[in-house]
This record gives sequence, structure tokens and C-alpha cells, in this order.
Amino acid sequence: MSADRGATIYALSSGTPPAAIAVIRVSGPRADAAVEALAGRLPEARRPSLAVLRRPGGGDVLDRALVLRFPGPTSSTGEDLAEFHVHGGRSVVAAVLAALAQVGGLRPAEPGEFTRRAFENGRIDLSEAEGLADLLMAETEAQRRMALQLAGGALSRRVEDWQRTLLALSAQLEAVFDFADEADVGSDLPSGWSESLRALATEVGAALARPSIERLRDGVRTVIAGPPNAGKSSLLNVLVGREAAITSAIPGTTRDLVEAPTAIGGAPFLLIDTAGLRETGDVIETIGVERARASLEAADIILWLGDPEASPDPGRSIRVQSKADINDADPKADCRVSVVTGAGIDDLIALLRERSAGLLPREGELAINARHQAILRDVLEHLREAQSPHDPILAAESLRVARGSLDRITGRAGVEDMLDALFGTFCIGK
Ligand SMILES: Nc1nc2c(ncn2[C@@H]2O[C@H](COP(=O)(O)OP(=O)(O)OP(=O)(O)O)[C@@H](O)[C@H]2O)c(=O)[nH]1
Ligand SMILES: [K+]
Ligand SMILES: [Mg+2]
Repeated sequence: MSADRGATIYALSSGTPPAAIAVIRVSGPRADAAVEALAGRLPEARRPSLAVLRRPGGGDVLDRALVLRFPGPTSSTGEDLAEFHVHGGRSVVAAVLAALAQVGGLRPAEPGEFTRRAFENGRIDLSEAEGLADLLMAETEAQRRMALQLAGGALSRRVEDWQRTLLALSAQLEAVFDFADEADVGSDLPSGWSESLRALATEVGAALARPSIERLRDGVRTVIAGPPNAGKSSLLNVLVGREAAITSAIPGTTRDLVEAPTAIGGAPFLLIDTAGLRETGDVIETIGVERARASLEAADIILWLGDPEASPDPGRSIRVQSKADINDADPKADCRVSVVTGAGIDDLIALLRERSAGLLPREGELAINARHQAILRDVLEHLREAQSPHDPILAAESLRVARGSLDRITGRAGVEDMLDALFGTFCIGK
């Protein structure tokens, strides 16, 4: 990020023109100057006002636009902020941007710079910024809801809760150090100290055990595998509702992995069709078979269309008997399907939903991303260290490190808070 943090920045904040309306934002100390330069006056704060925009210096008319001013520090960026809602034609947008470039002290914003300023000015924390980023990328309802929670500070609030508990635990330890000989500290620990530390570790562990937010984007990896001509590609096509893979009566039709993202019962899946597993002299097909085997390793769920007894990993497999219209029922299969009659497809979908439930964040659940998970793993390790009763001094140090790690979730140092809590709440008369 460039060094001129004090600069006033501007950018087109809405999508690529042409569109009905385009929103151009300006943030920084010169935002009001920019409004005056283009609109010729300074409208009342926080009230939409219609204005004729001209090139600075009273030049030609650029557009008739809605102008909004949000004075800092209570604006979304924490600085003086202005918005021009102009007609969204390419040349209108280009002309207004060019006019802004003429205003002294303004420069084009870098990617993410408005949000970056919101973070740097304490308007949002890191996890909220991540939520905003997710919200912009959300493609499904579930993704949108999870992102909104994050952007709204749900994780920040949970982290604050954990920080409060950690601080109380640390302060209790410190208090004991001040009054006791080191040797006695263990026995002088306030009652309930170990229990609340253990409870905190359990809570953090539970959050870690849940599927990450990325799961909603990547989907449940479901590999369709089995011998050649088992009907794998035909099943893929039925499940995704389009001809994603070539099917034919010739064994060895599929060679590459065919990946098809799809929603099944509202849940995201990544279906992967594979080459039929067999020994073959065909060099290309052999590579396909190797890829098929490798994809089985990384599968969350395997739809196994071969002999049920030969299923690769029974724990992850759904044993599907294909071509139910022409085959006698195999009692060892988990379900029987026919893509010709459609029989059993609903049962298979129900099984997929059931198996995937534990792999995806639940509705309404606060899901965390891979970055948060990495931090929480670190925090949990330090909480476990602190649980070992042998050395209270080391325990205090472990708690301190855990607090520092937790702060990385929200990106706030939080040292001041810590000192306040430590010396304020547990004033011990020194
Ligand atoms: N009767 C019947 N035929 C089916 C069914 N599913 C697939 N087939 C037929 O079985 C043959 C093989 O189907 P594919 O979907 O290409 O099988 P595959 O397992 O992908 O084959 P490879 O890619 O070669 O390993 C085709 O002729 C399909 O029309 C079914 O449910 N019933
Ligand atoms: K085939
Ligand atoms: Mg195939």
C-alpha cells in the first residue's frame, strides 16, 4: 500500500459501466474540496442532494447527479467521504473521474483502499473486512448469510468474549504471584481457575472442529468411481442436470477428471467423474486411471459404482448399484439407481445430503475461514500448555501468547484493553 495514507482517494465503486447509475466515491481530507470543485457548493451532510456537476473551474456540464457527504470520523472509511451517484454511461464516468483528477490532492484509489482505510481508522476489524470481501464474492444464499455474519462482527464479538475470559484468567494468576511464594502458587489458584480455562479450551476446540467457511465455496468433493462402463458419467450428468461428460457404450470413454460444481438440495457439491478403473495397455487411459485413483484420496464422499465389497474406503463411500433397470438387486449396495428410469436418484440425493451435512457449516452457524482456523489452532495449543499445572509462570506466559494470537483474528493489538483489565478490575493495592 502506498505511503501517502493521508491522500484523498477516488474511484468508481459500482460495477463496470454502462449501467443505470454509477457510484463514484471520494475519501480523505479533500473530499469536501472535491464536492465543491464539481458541484459548486457543499450540500448538507448525510442528505442526498441533486447537483449539476461541472469540470473544476466552472467548465462544461458533466452530468446531473446525486451528491452525498459523510463527514469523518463516523463515515464508513472513518474519513470525510463523498459519493457522486452519476448516470452510469462510460463517458459520464470517465469525465467525472477525469474532473476529480484535476482537483488538487486527489489520486485514484488502489484496490481495496477504501476498506483498508476503514480498517486502519478502526471502523471495522480484520474479520469484518474479511466478511465484506466474502460478501462481495458470495454466489449462493448460504455464502451470503455466512459473509453477512462475519461482516457484522459476529466473530469479533466471540473473540472479544474469549479475550475477556483469558484476561480474567491471566489477572487471577498475576494476583496470586503477587501474594504467594512461587512454590505455593499452584495451591493458591482461585477455585474454578482450571475449570474455566478448560471450558475455554473446549469452546475454542469446538469452533475448530467445525467445517470452515471455504467449504461453502469449494463444495463437498464427491468422486464418482468404479469400473469402466459402470454408468459413472451418465450418473454425473443426471446429478448436474446437463451433459457435463461424454457417455458411450465404449468402455474407457472418460479419461480426464470431469469436475462439475452443482447444488444438491441447496448444498454445494463438486462432483468429479473419473476414468473407469482397470489395467489397460492404453497409455492415455492409464494416466486417466492414475488420476482417478489420486482423486479418491482427496474425496470427501466416494460414489462407488463397482462391486460393493470392493469399495475403496467404506467410511467415505456410498455404494451405488447402477443400471437398476437391467440388474438384479444387490443387497450389499446402499442404493440402486437407474438413469434410464430415474429410479433411486432421489434416494441417492438424500444419502448425499445426509453424508454432506457434517462437512458443511450449518445454517445460522458462525463459520470461520482457514486463516481463523490456523490462529485458533495456535491459541488452543497455548491454552493446553497453560493447563499443565506444573509451572504457573509458564502458564501465565502461555496465556499471554494465546491473547496475542487471538488478536490476530481481529487485527487489533488490544494491549491497552489488557492493561486496563489487568490493573483496573483486579486492583491489588499497589
Ligand atoms: N440400462 C441402463 N444403461 C445405462 C445406465 N447408465 C448408463 N448406462 C449405459 O451404460 C453405458 C456406459 O455409460 P457411461 O456413463 O459412459 O459409463 P462410464 O462408467 O462413465 O464409462 P467409462 O467412462 O468408459 O468408464 C452407456 O451405454 C450408457 O447409456 C442405466 O442406468 N441403465
Ligand atoms: K463408457
Ligand atoms: Mg465415463
